[in-house]
Amino acid sequence: MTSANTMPPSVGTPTMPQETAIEVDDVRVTYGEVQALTGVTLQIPEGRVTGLIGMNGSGKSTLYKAIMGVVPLDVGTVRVGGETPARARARGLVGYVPQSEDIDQAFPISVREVVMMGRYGHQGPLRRPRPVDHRAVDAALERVELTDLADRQIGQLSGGQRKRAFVARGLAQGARILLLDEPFAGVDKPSEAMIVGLLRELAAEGCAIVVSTHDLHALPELADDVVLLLRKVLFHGSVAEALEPEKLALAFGLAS
Ligand SMILES: Nc1ncnc2c1ncn2[C@@H]1O[C@H](COP(=O)(O)OP(=O)(O)OP(=O)(O)O)[C@@H](O)[C@H]1O
Repeated sequence: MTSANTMPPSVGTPTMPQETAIEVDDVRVTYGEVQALTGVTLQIPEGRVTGLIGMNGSGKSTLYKAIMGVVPLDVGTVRVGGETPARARARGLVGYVPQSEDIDQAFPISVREVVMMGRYGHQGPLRRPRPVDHRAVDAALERVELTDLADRQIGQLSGGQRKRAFVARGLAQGARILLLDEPFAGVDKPSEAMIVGLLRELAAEGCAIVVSTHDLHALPELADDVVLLLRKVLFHGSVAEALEPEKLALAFGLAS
């Protein structure tokens, strides 16, 4: 078992030292009898895309919930941008792009309204959008190339377009840390390429991007680093090393 916390720079990424965006220290989370995470210690840097890989039930969603501060920790601490998760969320530092199954597609809300949700933290209690909020929403829609579909109901988009809408919500929010849960599941190839390109751009602008995915083929183009998770961190390091058969066998429970 290897744990490499030294992260080699990959081609095209800056080599200057990066700040830690997310710091997870010795975290354990249990649901009744189920130990979802145990002894998880991890530093996620700014300016890089980190792939989060693990089999079903390995704790990926739970790790996101711990980073968002929406699941109680048995032990351990999480810091997000140097803040507690709750404070980081309140400040809009962290944006979450949910799995498709977690999105109620029948909910009557337009693409523009989904993206405007990212501005709630910037608005007063009446949530009345100001010109600055509309500008942020327009810019985010343009960046994910959904301007033409802004008034469509979210349920009337393709899987890939829906993902892009939620990425735009994070952009409108001004999040510097983005957590994406299976962004390529049920997504057409052009949308996947667009999302990969956008995430690479955001990382180059200094954002910390974490992407959970089953799509190992996407990793070389997408990620700078990979975390292999199976209730604990099995490996954190380069994409090439993470894709070595013996490492994947450990992560997917195939090792004897
Ligand atoms: N609310 C809950 N109550 C009880 N057990 C839970 C709960 N949420 C998750 N679990 C269990 O915790 C473990 C980790 O689940 P988690 O959803 O974090 O995994 P995951 O890696 O995101 O899985 P997937 O890839 O299937 O989404 C699993 O055994 C799961 O069954």
